[in-house]
Amino acid sequence: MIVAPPPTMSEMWATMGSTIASFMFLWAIFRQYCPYEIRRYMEKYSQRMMSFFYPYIKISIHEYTGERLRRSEAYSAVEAYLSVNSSKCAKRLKAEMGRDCSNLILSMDEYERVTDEFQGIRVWWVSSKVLSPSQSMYPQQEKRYYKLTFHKNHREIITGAYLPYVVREGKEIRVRNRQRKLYTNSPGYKWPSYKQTMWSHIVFEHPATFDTMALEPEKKQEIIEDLVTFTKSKDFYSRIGKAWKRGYLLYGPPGTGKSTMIAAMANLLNYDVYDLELTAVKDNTELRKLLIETTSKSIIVIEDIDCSLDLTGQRKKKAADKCLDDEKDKLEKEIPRKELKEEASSKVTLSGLLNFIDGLWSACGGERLIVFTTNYVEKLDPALIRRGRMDKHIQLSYCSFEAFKVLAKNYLKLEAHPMFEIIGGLMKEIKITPADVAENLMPKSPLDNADKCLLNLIQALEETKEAQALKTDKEQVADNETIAGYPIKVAVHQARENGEAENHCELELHSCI
Ligand SMILES: Nc1ncnc2c1ncn2[C@@H]1O[C@H](COP(=O)(O)OP(=O)(O)OP(=O)(O)O)[C@@H](O)[C@H]1O
Ligand SMILES: [Mg+2]
Repeated sequence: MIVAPPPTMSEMWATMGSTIASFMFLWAIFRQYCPYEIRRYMEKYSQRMMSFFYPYIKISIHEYTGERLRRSEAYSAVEAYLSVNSSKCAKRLKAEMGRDCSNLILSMDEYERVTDEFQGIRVWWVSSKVLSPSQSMYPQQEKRYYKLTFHKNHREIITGAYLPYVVREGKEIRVRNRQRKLYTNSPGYKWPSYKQTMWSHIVFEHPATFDTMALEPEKKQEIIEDLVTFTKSKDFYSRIGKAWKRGYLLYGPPGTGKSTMIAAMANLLNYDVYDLELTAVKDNTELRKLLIETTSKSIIVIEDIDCSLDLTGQRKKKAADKCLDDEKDKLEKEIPRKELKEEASSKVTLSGLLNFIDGLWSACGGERLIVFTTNYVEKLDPALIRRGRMDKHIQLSYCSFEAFKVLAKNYLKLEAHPMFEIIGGLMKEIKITPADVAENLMPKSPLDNADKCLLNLIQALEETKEAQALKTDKEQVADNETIAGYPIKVAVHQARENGEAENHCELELHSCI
């Protein structure tokens, strides 16, 4: 009897290949000619059959959900969690600059697969992406996602304990590793479906802290406590039914440390900063989109809110108030540095801004501070700064002796000096901003020592004192008063002649009468 020899390896491969090819051919014909209903029915049941024999469960976590409004927090957390694991075992990695630009953070590259173990259970993570169908105007978008695979016997443990653990750990790793960012809204921006975000950013590296801020110690402590209490009040805010956000209004003359304080706040709380340029925002809809794209643990800043848009009088303005407008124009001319910007392109309204601060959308994200700064608090619409919107009003004022001591310690490493007494005496009489004090304490040449810098400051204070004595202070006492329906302005002029102060009261009738 002739026994057929066993098939060789190459014969086996050829047989398998031709079987698969025939199966694929039949499947293609089936898909082509089989009616859609029958095909759907069969596909549905073949899926069920497969899942009956296939013992694994898959969970996908997509980068963007819904209408791509914001990046999924779960995705970011998984990404951070896997960065630790994948840096040990994945073969293709992505590298990104980490905190303080001192190290590289590695994470798994696309289509890479890593395994993880939790309570003795093995799971697999794959990073992947699909291309969304292209829309006429915009290029195709990549939709990234992570897929977790595990055995169905461990469903309870994985969904109940492992996934929450991954998210918790991932969030902590993100806070540890992340570089804080300073965002700005760039003008001329189109829509998020074209570009992924409406904000551009750089690394936030401002060195200001509350230790270096020249401020009375009690005031400083009060602000720090307020901020720290806010960060720990998540449960409190949800209990009282309020969005977890807080508004700060920083006001005071130029050079008193408003911008510096924002940097100190961000450094204290480890928050990102979103510097919102209102004049570059097209309309209220765009303002809302910008808000949605901000992340939690951040400070949204609108600097010089009185100059950003003409929001000051929108609620009160009436056609008949032309005279008051003229007066306002005159006032604005007196303030050359803070001229109102031309707002032809921005259609953001006061009500849009009010909604931005505490409308329904403002609650998304949570744990955010909104900070306004202004030099002219009295020019703002009261609705904009009422408590609830701007919860804490902080006045930053001229340099006190206590504040000077902080600057002397920072700039000259001095805690006490015989010249301090003279400076303290002068500061009681003279208004000088911390910015001016800081400038005088700055050594101007390598030979300048602490004594020279203090002498510079005393000289500057003396000069200011003389200038203030000579100057005629024009102090506006009341505005928008009327006589018989006509607007007038009451002013007191204080003149110093031969060291004697004299007060003159003056009524000004408007030119349009
Ligand atoms: N309170 C302060 N503590 C420490 N430094 C200060 C303080 N105020 C001002 N300075 C110094 O003065 C400079 C200007 O301050 P800053 O920009 O914070 O003032 P501002 O109040 O924001 O002024 P503006 O109203 O013109 O925007 C800062 O670089 C900082 O060095
Ligand atoms: Mg400023």
